[in-house]
Amino acid sequence: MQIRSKLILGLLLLLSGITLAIWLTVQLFILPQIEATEMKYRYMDLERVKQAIQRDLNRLQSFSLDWGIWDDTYHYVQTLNPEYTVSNLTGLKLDIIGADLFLISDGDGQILNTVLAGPATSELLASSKLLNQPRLSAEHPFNMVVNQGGTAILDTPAGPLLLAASPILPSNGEGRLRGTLFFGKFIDTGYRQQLVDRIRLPVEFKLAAAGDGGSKVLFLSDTESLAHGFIPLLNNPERELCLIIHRDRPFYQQVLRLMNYAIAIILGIGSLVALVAYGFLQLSLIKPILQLKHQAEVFGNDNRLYHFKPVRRHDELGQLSRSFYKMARKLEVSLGLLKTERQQFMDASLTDSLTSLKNRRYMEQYLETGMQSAETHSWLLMALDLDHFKRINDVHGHDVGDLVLQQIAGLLQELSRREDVLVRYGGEEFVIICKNIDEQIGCTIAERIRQQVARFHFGLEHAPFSMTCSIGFFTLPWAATRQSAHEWLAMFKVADLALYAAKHCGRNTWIGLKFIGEPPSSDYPQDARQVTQGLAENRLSSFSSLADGVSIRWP
Ligand SMILES: Nc1nc2c(ncn2[C@@H]2O[C@H](COP(=O)(O)OP(=O)(O)OP(=O)(O)O)[C@@H](O)[C@H]2O)c(=O)[nH]1
Repeated sequence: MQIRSKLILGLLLLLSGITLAIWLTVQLFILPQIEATEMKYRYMDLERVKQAIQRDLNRLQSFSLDWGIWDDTYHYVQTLNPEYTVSNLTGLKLDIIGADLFLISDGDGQILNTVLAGPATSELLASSKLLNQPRLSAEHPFNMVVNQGGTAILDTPAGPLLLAASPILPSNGEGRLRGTLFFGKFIDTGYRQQLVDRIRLPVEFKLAAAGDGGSKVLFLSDTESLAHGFIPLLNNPERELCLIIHRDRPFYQQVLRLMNYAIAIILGIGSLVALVAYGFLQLSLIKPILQLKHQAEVFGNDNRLYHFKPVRRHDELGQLSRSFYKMARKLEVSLGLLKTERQQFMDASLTDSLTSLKNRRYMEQYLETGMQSAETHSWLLMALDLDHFKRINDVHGHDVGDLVLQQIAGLLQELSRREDVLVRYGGEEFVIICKNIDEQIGCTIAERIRQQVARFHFGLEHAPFSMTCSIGFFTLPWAATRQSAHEWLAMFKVADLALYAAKHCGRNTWIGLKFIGEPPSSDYPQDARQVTQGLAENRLSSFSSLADGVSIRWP
C-alpha cells in the first residue's frame, strides 16, 4: 500500500475512532444513566399519582369524620329531624369539596339520606348498582369500611369509586354507634382531568386483572415511555386500579440529538482538520519521501546522480537524504571505476599485449558481428606470416623475436587504412580484414606489403636484418557472404590455404583466390586438393606475385 494511502487511511481511522468513542461513551454510559434516571422519575410519577389519590381519600375521610362525629348528625340518625336535612344537606355543594356522593345509613344499614353532586353522579351511581337496595346488606362493599370508618377504593360497574366512611357518634365520643356516613368520589373522566391539572401528569386509569401488584416502567422507544402502577380494590381481589402514565422521553431524545450533532460536528471539523493534517504531512513528510524514492529509483536505473538534489531540511528526512546522497556519490564513483576497469579488461582481453593489435578473439567477434554493414559491397581476408621467424628467435634471441613482431605490427598499421582491422592471429601470423576491396586492389596491397616488409630493417638498430613474409588472401562480394561464425571461419580457411601455398612456392610471395562468377552458397575449399579442383573446374581463379609462367604449387 502506498504511503499516501496509508496516511489517508490513518486519518480516517482516527476520525472514525473518535466518532466511535463518542458513540460508545454515549451508548454505554450516558444513555443508560439517563434511562435509569428516567425510570426513577417514572416510578416517582406513579407514586405522585398514588399520593394524590390518597390525598383525595384523606380529604374525603376528613369530611366524613367531620360530619360523622357530630352531634347534629348523631341526632338526625336518631330522630330523622328534617331540619337537619334542610339546614345541612339541602344545597350541599359536593363538587366544591371534591365528592360525588354523600350518604348516611343507620346502624342496620338502612339508607337514611343520600346527596349527589348532580345528575351525572346519579347516573353513575345508578349504573354502579351500589344503591339498588335501600339497605346496605352485610355483603355490600360499603360495609367493608362501615363501623370503624376508613377509606377504600371500590370496584363498581360504573368504575372505581373513592370512598371514605365515618362512624356516626356524638362529638364527645360517648354513646352508641348510630350508623355510618359516607363520602364518595367516582374516578371518572372529570376526576382524571382534574387530577391531571393538579399534578401535571398525563395519567390514565383502567381496571385491570390483578397482577403481582408491583409498578412497571417500560421504554417503548427512544421517544416514548409507559409506566404502570397498581392500587388494590377493596371489594375485588381479582382486579386492580391500574394507573397508566404514557410520556415522551425528552432528555433521552435530547441526548441522542446532541450525540448526533456532536458526531456531525466532529466529522465535519475532524474532516477539515484531517484535510489540513493531510496537507501538512503531505508537504512535510510524503513529498520528501516520494522525492527521495524517485531519486533512488532514477539512481537505481542509470547509476547517475545528476538528477539528485538532497532535500534541504534540518530534520531526520534531510539527514537521510544527505546520507543517501553521500552513499550514492560513493557508489557512483565506484561504479565509474568499475566500468572503466571492466572496459580496460575487455579491451585487454581483445588486444594482443605484445603488438597492441587486435587478437584472434576480437577477430572472431568482429567477423560475427562487426562486418554486418549495409555499406559493405565486398571484402578481403588477408593472412600474413613472417618467413623463417623461428631462426630469428634462434639466432637473435626471443627478445629480438618479440621486437620483430612489434615492428611488423607497426609496419602493417602504416600500410593499412584506418577502417581495416589488423589482427595478430597467433605467433608470427597476422590477418588484415578490409572492406570494399576487390581482388585487383587486394593484389596491389599484398604486393606493397610484401615489398615493404622485404625492405624494412628489422631487429635492433645497431644490428638490423631483413625479413620477408608470405601472404594469402581471399576476396568475396559482400552479397555472397553468410554472417555466421562458422561461415566466416571457412572463408578465413581459404585465405590460410593461399598463405600456405605462398610458403610452398618459396616464401616472400603472395597468392590470392576468388570465385569466378556467382560464389557457391556453401562448401568453400577445405584443403589444397579442393582448391586445385576448383581452379581446374574454373570455379576459382588465383592471383600471385610469382613470375609469369611460374605456376602455383599447392601443397
Ligand atoms: N619471440 C617470439 N616468438 C614466437 C612468438 N610466438 C611464436 N613464436 C615463435 O615463432 C616460431 C614460429 O616458427 P614456425 O611455425 O616453425 O615458422 P617459421 O620459422 O616462421 O617458418 P615458416 O613459417 O615456415 O616460414 C616458433 O619458434 C615460435 O616459438 C612470440 O610471441 N615471440
